[in-house]
Amino acid sequence: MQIHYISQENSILNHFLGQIRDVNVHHDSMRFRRNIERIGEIMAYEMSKTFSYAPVDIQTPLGTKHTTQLADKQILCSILRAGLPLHLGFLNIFDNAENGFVSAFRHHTDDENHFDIVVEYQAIPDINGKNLLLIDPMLATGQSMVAVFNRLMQRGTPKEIHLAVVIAAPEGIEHLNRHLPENVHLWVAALDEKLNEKNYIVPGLGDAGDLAYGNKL
Ligand SMILES: O=P(O)(O)OC[C@H]1O[C@H](OP(=O)(O)OP(=O)(O)O)[C@H](O)[C@@H]1O
Ligand SMILES: O=c1cc[nH]c(=O)[nH]1
Ligand SMILES: [Mg+2]
Repeated sequence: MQIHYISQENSILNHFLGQIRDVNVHHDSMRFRRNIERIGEIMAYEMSKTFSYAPVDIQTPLGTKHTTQLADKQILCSILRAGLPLHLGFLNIFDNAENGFVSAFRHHTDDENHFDIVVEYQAIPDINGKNLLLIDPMLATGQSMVAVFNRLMQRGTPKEIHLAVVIAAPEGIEHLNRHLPENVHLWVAALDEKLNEKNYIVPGLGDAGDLAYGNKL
């Protein structure tokens, strides 16, 4: 797996990352969602630098400009719920992309610290030969990402596979390194310290799905 860290230098990205973590700011759910969306826009721009472009002549009112345009077809696929605002940010940039949605949630069994990942709802277009962007803001244990990845791979063979996460724990990256192929790209906006005993990212931000859309039962 090839890992791309995108917040190593000072930029407005760090400002947005600070706000989604900040207990004095992040309970404003509209601001939380919009900040995740803005981070998605920045990540999409960074990712776009690695895609393929084809020459094109653009007719202006005054002449012709020889330039390039995006040649690859993108599929944006996000993991519900927390993936939705990040998905929207990517879609603001790759506005011609096709879109897929998959649900994954932690199903706690007897012990509240142990869980299985349940993948249920899936609405996915044909992924063959296209760039698949798998989008989820939080990479904690990495189990949701691997479960959804395996489900998607049953549907075809993309040209390139890019995973986009906002905050990653080292344990999650390790899990992906063990279970995903070499040619997968992982894009990370912030690498955090560790997981706590409930498998939440520390310092992280808390529960991204709840901050974006409210508590669930
Ligand atoms: O790396 P993992 O240990 O699998 O955890 C990460 C998952 O947890 C979050 O979703 P969550 O299960 O909280 O669902 P939600 O988006 O509905 O809140 C997050 O959006 C990931 O999908
Ligand atoms: O820290 C975490 C881990 C999983 N899901 C979240 O929303 N946050
Ligand atoms: Mg959640």
